Amino acid sequence: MQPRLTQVFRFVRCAYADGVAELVYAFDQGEEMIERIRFPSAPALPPERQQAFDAALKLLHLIAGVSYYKAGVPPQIEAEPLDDTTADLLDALYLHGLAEFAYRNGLDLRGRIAFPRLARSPLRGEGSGGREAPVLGLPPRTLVPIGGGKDSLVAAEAIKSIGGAATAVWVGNSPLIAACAERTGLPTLNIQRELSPLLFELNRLGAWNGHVPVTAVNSAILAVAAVLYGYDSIAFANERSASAATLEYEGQQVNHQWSKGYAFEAMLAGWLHTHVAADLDYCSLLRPYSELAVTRAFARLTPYFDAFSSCNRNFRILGPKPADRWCGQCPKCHFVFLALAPFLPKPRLLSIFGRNLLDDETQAAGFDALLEYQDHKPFECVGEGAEARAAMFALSQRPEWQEDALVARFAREILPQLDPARLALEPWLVPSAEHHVPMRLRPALQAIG
Ligand SMILES: CC(=O)N[C@H]1[C@@H](OP(=O)(O)OP(=O)(O)OC[C@H]2O[C@@H](n3ccc(=O)[nH]c3=O)[C@H](O)[C@@H]2O)O[C@H](CO)[C@@H](O)[C@@H]1O[C@H](C)C(=O)N[C@@H](C)C(=O)N[C@@H](CCC(=O)O)C(=O)O
Ligand SMILES: Nc1ncnc2c1ncn2[C@@H]1O[C@H](COP(=O)(O)OP(=O)(O)OP(=O)(O)O)[C@@H](O)[C@H]1O
Repeated sequence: MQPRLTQVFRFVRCAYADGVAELVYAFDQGEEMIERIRFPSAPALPPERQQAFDAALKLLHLIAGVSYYKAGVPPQIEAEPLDDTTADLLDALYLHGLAEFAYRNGLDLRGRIAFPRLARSPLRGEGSGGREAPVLGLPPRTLVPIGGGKDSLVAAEAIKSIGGAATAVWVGNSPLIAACAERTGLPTLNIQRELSPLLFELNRLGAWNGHVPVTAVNSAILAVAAVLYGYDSIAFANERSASAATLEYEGQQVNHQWSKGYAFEAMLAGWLHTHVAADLDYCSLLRPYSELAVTRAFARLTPYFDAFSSCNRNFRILGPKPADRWCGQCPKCHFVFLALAPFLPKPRLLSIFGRNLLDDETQAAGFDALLEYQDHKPFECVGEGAEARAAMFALSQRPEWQEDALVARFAREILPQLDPARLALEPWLVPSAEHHVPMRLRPALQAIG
């Protein structure tokens, strides 16, 4: 089958039994693509949580479909009709979460993505789905997703600092993430995710391919887990900077990190309250903080220095992984090196990376993109151009860094073109007030800022 020529993407069915969720999709009348999510040692579901579980599972089916839909982007989506709130969430996720995919493939998805909606009744308004879901009495404990990098470890330590009951949870089988989760000292939960092998076959046959909003998929998996195992909160570690677009193209913002951003967080948090449980909170504990505020907090967490990595090449399902924890070549390695540098003694930083990326002229283009100098911000989870410039400026003022090739080049070639009033580090360290952190977890914010 040539997925690019298909007409309909179908949400065929989803089911759950014995700790395994099966999510089934198809193009036209083609072969079924089945994704499986395995929840280890799954307890029997208390009957009073069944409805909430079914709603969360249905959302997972709809959200995880994005990996398969993108292979063909056919003109029609076939699914059970959705209330407006759910359809709005899905339309936004597929449009903005696939914006990078569309941009890089020269596609325009505006006007193409339309999830089917329930007919509206003007009298009862059942198309809106706006009622509050019941309170389930979920136990006061938090799922803390771990991604192997610095951000989630800052969040985990913040929750530990207030003695909050929490479990370090991760999706997939990365040994690096497992090692970080173990090191938190929290109880751990590892959920397995198997994409349909047919997707990889379609990729080989020339399907459309590109970035997907994977944080939304992980979030939906954890919403199911929260209801199944009994947790009243899911605390991601998505920083404020994640809401900033990577670039703007023909009037549309393209943000590599869209499902890590505040707009998605607000939509999903609200949806869970209205459709799953009024006492299930979804938030990001790092939302008030810039990347630089997070790296400053992480610089205090020395026990993780020999275990963590932000280099996404470690987290491929299929492709080759780097020999070292840090490939030293990708935008994540560049950014994390630069953003940690103002807050760590230089020898400490070099021992984490095993090399000095800022004294390597061959890496100039990579750092230029971070600074948004003659290029746009890379399609990766990196901070804003202005905060990268603030970090580089801080280094250019420090004797131990200013001789290094790329810091000296910055001072010589780029700095004279910048507004000196906008280069201070300190404003980036001030938390903003915008977040969804529930009252019970708010004291944890003190440990970060
Ligand atoms: C690890 C990684 O960065 N992978 C991206 C890469 O994939 P690649 O082809 O090199 O290898 P695999 O990861 O093994 O994937 C194989 C194919 O599988 C499909 N696929 C994978 C996961 C999934 O959830 N859905 C899928 O459809 C896809 O066809 C793969 O080719 O390049 C891909 C194409 O650009 C990216 O889609 C892969 O990204 C992963 C989904 C991934 O986990 N990426 C995170 C590290 C990531 O980008 N996180 C963002 C969060 C952004 C958000 O809004 O959620 C971030 O940290 O900024
Ligand atoms: N495999 C995974 N399972 C569960 N949650 C994940 C997984 N990968 C990433 N996440 C979560 O998604 C969010 C964004 O991931 P991100 O990669 O930015 O964080 P990180 O790995 O903690 O830090 P870094 O920015 O240094 O890579 C974090 O809350 C992270 O815990």
